[in-house]
Amino acid sequence: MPDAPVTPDASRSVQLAVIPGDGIGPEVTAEALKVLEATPTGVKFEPTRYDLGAERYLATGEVLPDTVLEEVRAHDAILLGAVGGKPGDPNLPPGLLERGLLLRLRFELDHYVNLRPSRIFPGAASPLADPGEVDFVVVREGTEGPYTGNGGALRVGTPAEVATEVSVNTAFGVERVVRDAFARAQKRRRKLTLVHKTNVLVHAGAVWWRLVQEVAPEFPDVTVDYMHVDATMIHLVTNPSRFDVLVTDNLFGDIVTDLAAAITGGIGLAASGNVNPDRTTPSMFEPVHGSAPDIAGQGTADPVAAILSGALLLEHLGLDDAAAAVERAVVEELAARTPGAPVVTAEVGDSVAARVAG
Ligand SMILES: NC(=O)c1ccc[n+]([C@@H]2O[C@H](COP(=O)([O-])OP(=O)(O)OC[C@H]3O[C@@H](n4cnc5c(N)ncnc54)[C@H](O)[C@@H]3O)[C@@H](O)[C@H]2O)c1
Ligand SMILES: CC(C)[C@H](C(=O)O)[C@@H](O)C(=O)O
Ligand SMILES: [Mg+2]
Repeated sequence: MPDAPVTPDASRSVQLAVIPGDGIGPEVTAEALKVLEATPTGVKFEPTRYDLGAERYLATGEVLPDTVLEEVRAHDAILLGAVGGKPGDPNLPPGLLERGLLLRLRFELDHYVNLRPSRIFPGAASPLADPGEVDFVVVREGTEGPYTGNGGALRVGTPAEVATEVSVNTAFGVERVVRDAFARAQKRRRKLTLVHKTNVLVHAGAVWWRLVQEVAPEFPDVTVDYMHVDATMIHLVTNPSRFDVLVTDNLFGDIVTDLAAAITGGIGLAASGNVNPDRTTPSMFEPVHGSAPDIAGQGTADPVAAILSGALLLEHLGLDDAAAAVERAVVEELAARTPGAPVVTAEVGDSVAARVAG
């Protein structure tokens, strides 16, 4: 179900765990924090910075110590930049930070709704000639699918090598995310599209298909649609305005949302929330993009994705007016951009912070 309502308590401070991470992560997180701190919210943000990521691993061998996980768990919310090195970096075993840090946080904190909204903001440059009104949300399952690490390799390095990566789809896990997606659709344009590959992945597909049919009667005003994931790639490019809420598994959701970002103005604008709608743990907000080693250190990363992730964080905390104010400030900022002009990370943060502060 969508997040349980919360009432902001003006006398309370919000304990924020901040994990800037690697590459452009610290650059964009600094701007997101700047904007959060400038936004009139009625609550006080108390950030605690955690130096997790490649640097810490290379210096200490630590990825996410249990004690740090427990400290992070004690916060109200988490703001994350990005983790991971340059693909192929010999000093970082593949997946070490992605699995051991990012996915461990998502799994341990039961972030079963990976929420990824996509909108073409006025002024944002879509590569599509005539995209129409685009405003949809991908509800990506966040704790299962092929991401669980269920698999292995036999006879590694030989011509007879066999590697498996098994997709895990439990009725419990699928039903809860499907119900959440229906409830979000009900509050929006009341259209839900299940995205899968039921024509080939017949076992996983069957459980997703069945549970969507089973949950649908609870939301009689929501129209249900189904689309194979490959065809979804076509429709996202040719007619993205047809979508309202898409619900899909962990891996399809990862891929769909990078394309969604590309068609709505670029990966530098795409925000996400790893949400525990039951509020038993802190939810974690981060841009969809990664650590972008190709542009790290140049001060040219677009911080808008991180800033909008901050807006999702505010909304999750029940600070809806503040979230809307950040979004408005970003819309103004994007409208004022000169198409093709280079982005200066800190200038964007300063400008959005100034707009939001009024
Ligand atoms: N949430 C995360 O922490 C996360 C997400 C994706 C990838 N990663 C990791 O990041 C590393 C790099 O991955 P990748 O190159 O596949 O994906 P990426 O998202 O880091 O970069 C893809 C492309 O988008 C550009 N880009 C990304 N963010 C941008 C921004 N804010 N402004 C302007 N351009 C931006 C990059 O320069 C690059 O050309 C890998 O180690 C990967 O595992 C982490
Ligand atoms: C880095 C990786 C584990 C992550 C994912 O696949 O979920 C990233 O691509 C994302 O989209 O957040
Ligand atoms: Mg991704």
